[in-house]
Amino acid sequence: MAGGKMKKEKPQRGGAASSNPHYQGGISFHKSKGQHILKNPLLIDTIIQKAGIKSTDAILEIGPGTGNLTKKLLEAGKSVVAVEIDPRMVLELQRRFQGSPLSSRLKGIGAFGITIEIPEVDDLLAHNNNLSQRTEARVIQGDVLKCDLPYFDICVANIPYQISSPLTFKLLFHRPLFRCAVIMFQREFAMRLVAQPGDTLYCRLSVNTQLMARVFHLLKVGRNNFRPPPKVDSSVVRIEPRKLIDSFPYKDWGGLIRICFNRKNKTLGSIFKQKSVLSLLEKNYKTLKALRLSQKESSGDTDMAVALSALRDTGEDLSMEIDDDDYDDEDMGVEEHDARGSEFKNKVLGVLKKGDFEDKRSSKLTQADFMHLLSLFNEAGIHFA
Ligand SMILES: C[S@@+](CC[C@H](N)C(=O)[O-])C[C@H]1O[C@@H](n2cnc3c(N)ncnc32)[C@H](O)[C@@H]1O
Repeated sequence: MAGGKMKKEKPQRGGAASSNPHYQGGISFHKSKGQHILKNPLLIDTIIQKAGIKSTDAILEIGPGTGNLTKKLLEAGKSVVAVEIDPRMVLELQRRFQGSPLSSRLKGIGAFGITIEIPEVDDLLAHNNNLSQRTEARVIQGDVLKCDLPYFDICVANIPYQISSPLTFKLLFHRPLFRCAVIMFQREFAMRLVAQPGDTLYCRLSVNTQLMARVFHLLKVGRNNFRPPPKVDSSVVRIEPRKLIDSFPYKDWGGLIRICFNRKNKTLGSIFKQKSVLSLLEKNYKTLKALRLSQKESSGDTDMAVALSALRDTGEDLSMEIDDDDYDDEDMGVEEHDARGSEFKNKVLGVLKKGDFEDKRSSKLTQADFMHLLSLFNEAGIHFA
């Protein structure tokens, strides 16, 4: 979770420190790492209850911080693997759980099992490079975006907001499939994840995430539940990943959705008349045609990870999507395709016409609409990747 503005301050002692929202137990919280600690025990209980954790569950927690959520996760599940980037927090977790009534269970994997392993400083690099081999580690010190995730049934986390998008897609690509992830996000990001056609926040992130998962908004969380309070509100979301379908053209889908949401409130007719779009599609079209002619047509995406990478790059959704109301066609760089390309342009517009998509806008289209549109383009030999 991120978004709160904090001034850099030196640690204080005594009463002053205990009332300072940027410190707790001698630890200063760093904005750069999105350190906003959950301080409301009732909220933590609600998250645990809504997560539907089973006593047999292996739980993944991302960013345990000082362990407020970790403690409840340990009580609810079979085991917890936590990934924490800040060595000070890892030490704090060790201190907290070794000194607690759970201490006898800290070294074993049991109902409350947690093993905290703190690598030697000069061993850190090797540790981070070999996380998958260090299966005994239960608190992994490292960047969750860079490490191999262990097996887990459920992920429950109050994350740093700045990694929301890459983390969401890392989880969606994670295999074997897990049951669900229950994650605290910045409210706006959460609303984008669950947005439906016609909602203001409906965007590429919504469409791509919902292709790969069922997503539910669980809980609104006010900023005063955190220490220090961030500048934005939060929401807890439940993500249930779907099985990937081998035959689905994920790469093509990613390309189509990227183009459609470049200006989501413009008509598709207007978007697909853009010179840059037509040039890209024509290039793909000619390349594929040449490949077919030389009988070297690819038999499809054998590497699903490569195919899915077209969906992954949605990190800019919060900042880069353009509100069309402020733009006219000149701003969009709409230019008539030159004469050589007019035949291809007619082909593209013919596809839109066939599906009655010319006057439709991406902001109102459902997953099924996009799938229909993609199949019409593909039937015409037009591909997006
Ligand atoms: C919002 S705090 C949550 C702390 C705790 N889970 C809680 O709810 O009280 C986010 C935590 O994620 C850690 N963190 C930040 N970036 C990280 C990353 N890339 N990988 C792993 N942990 C990270 C921070 O150090 C911090 O402890």
